[in-house]
Amino acid sequence: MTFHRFANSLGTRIIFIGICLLLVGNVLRYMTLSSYLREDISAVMAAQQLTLANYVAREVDQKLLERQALLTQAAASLPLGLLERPAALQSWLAVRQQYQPLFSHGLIAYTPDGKAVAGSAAPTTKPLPSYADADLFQAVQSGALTVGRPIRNTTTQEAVLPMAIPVKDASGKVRAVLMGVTALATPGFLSFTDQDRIGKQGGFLLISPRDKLFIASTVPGMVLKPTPPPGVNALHDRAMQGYRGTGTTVNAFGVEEISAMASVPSTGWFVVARLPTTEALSVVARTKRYMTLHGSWALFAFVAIASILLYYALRPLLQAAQQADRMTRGEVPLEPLVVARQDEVGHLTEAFNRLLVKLQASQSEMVHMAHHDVLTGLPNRALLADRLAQALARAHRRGSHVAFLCIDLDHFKPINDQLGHAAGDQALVEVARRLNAVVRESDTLARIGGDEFAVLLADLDADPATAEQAATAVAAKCLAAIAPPIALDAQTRILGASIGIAMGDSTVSPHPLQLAADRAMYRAKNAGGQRYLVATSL
Ligand SMILES: Nc1nc2c(ncn2[C@@H]2O[C@H](COP(=O)(O)OP(=O)(O)OP(=O)(O)O)[C@@H](O)[C@H]2O)c(=O)[nH]1
Repeated sequence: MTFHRFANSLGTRIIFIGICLLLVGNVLRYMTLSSYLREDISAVMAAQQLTLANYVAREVDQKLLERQALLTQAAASLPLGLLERPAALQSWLAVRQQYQPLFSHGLIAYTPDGKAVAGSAAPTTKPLPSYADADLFQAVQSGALTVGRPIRNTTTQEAVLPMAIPVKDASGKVRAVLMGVTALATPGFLSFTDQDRIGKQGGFLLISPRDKLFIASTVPGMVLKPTPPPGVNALHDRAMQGYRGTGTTVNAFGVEEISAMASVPSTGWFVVARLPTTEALSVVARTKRYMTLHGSWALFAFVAIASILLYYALRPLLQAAQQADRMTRGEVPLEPLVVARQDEVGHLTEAFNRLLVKLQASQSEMVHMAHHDVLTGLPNRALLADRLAQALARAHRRGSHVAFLCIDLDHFKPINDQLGHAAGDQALVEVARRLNAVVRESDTLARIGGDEFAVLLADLDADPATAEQAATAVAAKCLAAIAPPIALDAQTRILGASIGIAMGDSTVSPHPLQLAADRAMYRAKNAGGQRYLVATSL
């Protein structure tokens, strides 16, 4: 099969249309499903992030609240007299710290103006580390427990969180400030480790909007780093202004993340749970890869199955087309095609077969018309010539004789002229019928002109005299057959005939034989008609 035929084949087109439909379907399904999946899974992951953020925020709040409670309780029970006795105060503080060691850097008592008096962890002889910060002391002066800004211990560089509460006397005057300091990295306090990661690259942030500080992070380098200035990250800016919920943003490293923000009520801080979108939506990517692979296999399977099915479905059509091709090239005879199945191809093949029958019928009709006279149905001049050639060939082989009788009607023209052509035709048909009754089946009676007939007598005796006798006998019969009146509608007419007989043997050719018979016929006509004459020479 050439490429051109392959490209134009019905099977190729059907498969091509199928591939296009499958591809369009797959692409649409891929796009729709991807979009829905991305939307849905983003929502699910955002909700999950928010749950995590809320959980962690509650935990952070819990830890802060228990320290605040401890500090409040210590301030309330601190004997004011101890403020004048640092050693005793230190012991008192140490006992509290010993029983409830929530403040890893200890409890420290300050004068209202920020001068350290005694601390639970440090001996009174050594200078106490100062966590006093003007803002914190100013806030405490107003009389409330205040969580300070996380700072670094000047000696150890550890990140610590101070919280302070005023110690008041009965009149409500602030007599001292009691401060509890906890290292952020204290196990179980405000630090996130690798184990707190969300997935592989996600994690948590603890942010103080008041201090514009990252207090804790799963990325260690971010602890106590300032938050980005406004305008850098829109979602971060919203969170700093109080937005709590979920959103998608691009972080400082250019990575798109799904983030969720939850408040720590006791401090105004908030927790951020974040997860890179690529990781959160990895199931979408996996589904897309699966759909692509699945779609490719489906396409491959379709082409394979469709090719096989189409081959079997169209095979009868192909075979019928090939058979018809061979018929038109004349390689095989015209014969009906095999009807394999009663489907569309079967219907087409049956219609083709019916067409073939009609073609054969009209072909044989044309062949008949080419060899017969339309009016009388007798063989015409062409068929007579063919039969004459065959008869002479047989005469040549067998040594037999042939007789050619040329019969021309006498006085036929007046019938036409007086009674019309239809009557003439009627007379000619009647003459043909009568002559036909006279000659044998093996002989040939032909109409070779208007009112001219011929009789070919083949396979006559080898003896010339016997053969001629047979020919003259037939001629006499013909005259006798034509002679009776012919009824033509209203009238009857009598016709005669002039017959010229030419005898041939193995040596004679068709043309001279016919000419001789013709000449003999004219001689008979000139002699008055209604007779036969035998040609003497060829
Ligand atoms: N009706 C009819 N007439 C035909 C047909 N073919 C030829 N003729 C007519 O037959 C006549 C033949 O002419 P002729 O042979 O001279 O007529 P004829 O009267 O027989 O003359 P002779 O042969 O001399 O006796 C002409 O008038 C033709 O027109 C035909 O098929 N039908």
